[in-house]
Amino acid sequence: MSCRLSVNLNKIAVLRNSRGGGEPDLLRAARTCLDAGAHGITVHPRPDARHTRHDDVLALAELARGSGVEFNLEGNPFAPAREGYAGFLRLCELARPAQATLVPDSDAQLTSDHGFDFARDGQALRPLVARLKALGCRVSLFADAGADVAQAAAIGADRIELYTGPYAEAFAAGRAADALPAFVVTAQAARDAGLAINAGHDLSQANLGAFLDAVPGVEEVSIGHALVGEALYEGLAATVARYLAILARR
Ligand SMILES: CC(=O)[C@@H](O)[C@H](O)COP(=O)(O)O
Ligand SMILES: NCC(=O)COP(=O)(O)O
Repeated sequence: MSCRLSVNLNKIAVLRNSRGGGEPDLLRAARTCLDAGAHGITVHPRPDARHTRHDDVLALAELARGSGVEFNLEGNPFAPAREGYAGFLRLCELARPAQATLVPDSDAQLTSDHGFDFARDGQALRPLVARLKALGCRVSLFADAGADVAQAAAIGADRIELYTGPYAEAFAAGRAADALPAFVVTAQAARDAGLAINAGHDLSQANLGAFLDAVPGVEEVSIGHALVGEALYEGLAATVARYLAILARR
């Protein structure tokens, strides 16, 4: 089975939120991705609601369920609830995502930038993983290359998501070969521990192929930032042409 693509729609929500209205429409964007063949939809709502919000999560979960595709909800299970953010576990109870991906990011972070320290966080994660599994969610834990992923299996996770930010950075600097061995070793350790493997963060058309060639057996990649940026480039010419056609008819 080849690797599946889950499209992260956070950046569509950022664009929408910048004007305060409903455009671009998140559900339309989700449908467009699914019509194009994407295997699933990912969002990573933050407690400060700068990306997708509570109602978006519920609407996208419904759309994914109705379309028979995976909805992957990402978040920090330790971040407290606040006005506008019910908390990750509560959101999962309400949205029932097919996959819950736990990420140890703090509010102050621009974006996710590391995986769990399983030796430190394992005991606290264990009951949360069990609760999510009782809800029917597959549970994936965000992990750095080099993490002790056997401990992720020991606390009940189904998968790890390899944090690929450092690979993307190395690739851009022409040093992919330096970064990849740690991912290969960690992926093998995950498989040995009975875990399936997802990967994500800063993957792009430029760096994805080389990653998957080097790290066999990745089941799913979730991609948002680069994909949305690339969609702008690849859609701009056609869109400008449509505006010009409107002008030309007047
Ligand atoms: C876990 C992960 O890597 C993604 O959820 C990422 O955080 C999304 O990127 P943004 O924070 O830029 O939306
Ligand atoms: N889990 C990673 C993800 O959902 C998307 O990350 P990015 O492509 O926006 O960096």
